[in-house]
Amino acid sequence: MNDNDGKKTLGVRGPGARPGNVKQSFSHGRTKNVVVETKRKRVVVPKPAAGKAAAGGAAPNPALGDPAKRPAGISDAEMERRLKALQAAKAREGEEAAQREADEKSREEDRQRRREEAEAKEREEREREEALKAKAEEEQRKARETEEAAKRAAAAAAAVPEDEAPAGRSTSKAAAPAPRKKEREADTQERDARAAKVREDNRRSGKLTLNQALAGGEGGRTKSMAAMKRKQERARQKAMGGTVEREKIVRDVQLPEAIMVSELANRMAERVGAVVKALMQNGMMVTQNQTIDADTAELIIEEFGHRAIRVSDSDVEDVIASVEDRDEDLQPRPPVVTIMGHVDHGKTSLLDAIRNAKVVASEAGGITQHIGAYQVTTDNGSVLTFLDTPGHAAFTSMRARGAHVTDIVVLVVAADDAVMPQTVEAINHAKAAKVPMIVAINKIDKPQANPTKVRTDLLQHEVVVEAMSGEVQDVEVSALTGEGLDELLEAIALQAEILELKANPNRFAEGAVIEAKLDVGRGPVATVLVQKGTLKQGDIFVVGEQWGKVRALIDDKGERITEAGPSVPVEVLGLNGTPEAGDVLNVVETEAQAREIAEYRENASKAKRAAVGAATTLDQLMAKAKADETVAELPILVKADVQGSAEAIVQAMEKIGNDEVRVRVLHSGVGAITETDVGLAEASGAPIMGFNVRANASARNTANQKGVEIRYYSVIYDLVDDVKKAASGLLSAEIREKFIGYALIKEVFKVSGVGKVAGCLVTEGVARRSAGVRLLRDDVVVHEGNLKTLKRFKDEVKEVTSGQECGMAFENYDDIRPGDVIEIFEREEVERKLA
Ligand SMILES: Nc1nc2c(ncn2[C@@H]2O[C@H](COP(=O)(O)OP(=O)(O)OP(=O)(O)O)[C@@H](O)[C@H]2O)c(=O)[nH]1
Repeated sequence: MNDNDGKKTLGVRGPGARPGNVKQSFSHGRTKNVVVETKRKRVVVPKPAAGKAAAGGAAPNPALGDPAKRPAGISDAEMERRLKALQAAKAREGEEAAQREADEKSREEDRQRRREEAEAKEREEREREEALKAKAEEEQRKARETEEAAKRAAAAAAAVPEDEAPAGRSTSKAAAPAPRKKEREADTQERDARAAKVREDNRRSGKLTLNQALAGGEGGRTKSMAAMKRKQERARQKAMGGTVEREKIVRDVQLPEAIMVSELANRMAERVGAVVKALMQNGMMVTQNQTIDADTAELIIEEFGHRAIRVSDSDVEDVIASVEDRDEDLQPRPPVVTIMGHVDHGKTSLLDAIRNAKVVASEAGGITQHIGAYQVTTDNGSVLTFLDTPGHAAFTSMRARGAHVTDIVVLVVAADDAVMPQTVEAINHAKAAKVPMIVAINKIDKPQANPTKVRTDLLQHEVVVEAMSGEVQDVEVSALTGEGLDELLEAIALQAEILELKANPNRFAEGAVIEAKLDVGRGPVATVLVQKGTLKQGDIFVVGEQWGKVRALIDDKGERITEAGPSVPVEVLGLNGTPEAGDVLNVVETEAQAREIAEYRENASKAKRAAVGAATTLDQLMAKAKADETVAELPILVKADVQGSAEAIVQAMEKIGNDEVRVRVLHSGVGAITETDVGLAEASGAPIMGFNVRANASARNTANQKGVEIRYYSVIYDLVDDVKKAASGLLSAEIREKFIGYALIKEVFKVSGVGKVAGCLVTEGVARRSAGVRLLRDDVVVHEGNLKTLKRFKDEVKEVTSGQECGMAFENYDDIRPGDVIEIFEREEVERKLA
């Protein structure tokens, strides 16, 4: 009983402590607790006692009623407890009732919702079926029409003469099965759809099943007019190519390497929002204006049920027909000949000799225009095309750019010389390009000419000439006297015959740029060697990153022509920019195509340049040069030990930079840097580059005073590299030499075990054992290295200061003489600054 009391107390205390609707703890944590609360109030509130008890708590309670009416022996407290228990029980009862009611209500709601859902679904289903039916009907109608047409055709055919009739009949037979098959398919489709729907309806509700089944069975005849109208409307829309709801159209989506989200949506014909959402679900937070890569895009395309078709930007190039010509379209074409050989063996002379012998003579006035290539006709009538740009650079750069222009290489070897490094190079180039060679042994007019030596020399390089029972033709010529020229030309013609060179002249032209320049009067001009097809005036073409329309064609004789066939070199006017030698020219159909391809190529090469290194792009370099005009031209003075070095340096300097940034060599010379040099450098704000030379004492002093920088180098590459960096504004801190002292050799001793030792006087700065040293003789560097010893009197020391005498010996170097100067330097990291 006590326990019970305790429990009751607990139970009572709960409701007692509950002010109004806090009683939610009774609601089993259901979401319907709001409803519960409302119900509870409705139940509990009308009981004034409960409300009061709840509000009153332990205070003396008038609601306990008249004590006189109580059963005997029950105290106030007991009475109160009982009342509370009663209240609690009632409240609980109410609560439970409310809960039941709420549960019931929510169940009812659920049922209602499900019913609605089912109805909606059924509606959908109905609509879909109607659409399907409309489609099937449409197809049936079409099939009927076709069949009727076929019948009519058959009837018509029956009326025609006997020999034509079978064809007509066979047409009707052939035409009939197709529509019937279609009809059958439509029927099957319809039946399947209906069966599926009936099954579905059965599963859901019996009441609707019959209606639905009937509706389906009667082809919707029992439906309202509105439904019929809707159906018709949809069918019409579909017939007109409009999309019928929920009929998924699977699209082939062209997918480039990168695509903007909005464009992707557009190509799939999906809403942009849906695409963005799909991307987000895939963890890509992007907006419609952002670009995504092809892989991601493909994922999305698949998700939407479409097909991705990858295309690449370079596909724009596809319009350039790469069709192989058929054999019957090919016609013989002249060979294209390149002359190669060692410096001064007579390449230019030979080219000139051939041209003069064959072209100039035939021309009035004899003015030959140089367009980078020319054609000659041999006495036998063979036409040969010579590339007028001798040398390996042209040949290799063409090859590097993918232009296989040369058919035959003429290797020029001077008979008074021998096979030289560049001869070997030329042999290797020809072999690498798999181009046959003809050896022209030149300068045979010279008394010291020895053609046999040339032939034997060539053997070493696996070139076996005919005279040595080999395969390679060899001709003795003299560019000077013209001897052997005809034989050479015939040899070329023969080689060409063996090669059976052919091309199709009747197609869009393709050619290679041999030379290109910006002509003041005529604009960009390119000499093109036509390789396939025929280039005509008015043709639209793309060449490298440029495009254009042929405004004029000029041949090697300077005459205007209207078209140029295979192996004909022509000057082409009408370009929008200057292409590069080796660029391939392709004629295309439209200007838009030409422009598109040129743009694509330009962007591609830009991207390539940018990828190489942001800091080294030409554009940035130019921007820098523009921002700081002093960089635009970097003046320098060059002094070197020998003329050859000076020339090499000047040549290298001229190659640095471009139109905006340029190195200007104010003066170059041989010998020590003098006061005059420093004066000139100061006036122009230029640094002095000493290559294996030093400034004499007075020059050094003046330079120090005037702040002219003198830099010393012993490797041309380093010098060029530094100037390059200066020109590019890329100077940065680097390890640099610092001169710490000079010593003059007064005497030279021979010490056994050590070798030659120089007795020196430190004239400037300090001499340090650990430092690097250079031996200068008449201000020219004769040795650079390290010290073996540094002695002051008999002791080995670390350092000797200016004005003191000391003994020095070089590591691995003995050629020291009195009067030589020893330069002592250390390497340190310094901020570089030129000029
Ligand atoms: N005696 C004689 N001298 C020739 C002959 N061919 C060329 N020479 C001379 O040889 C020198 C070099 O001739 P080039 O034609 O300039 O030689 P190259 O191979 O074109 O030289 P680079 O263009 O410097 O590579 C010139 O002085 C010519 O006059 C020849 O057949 N006989």
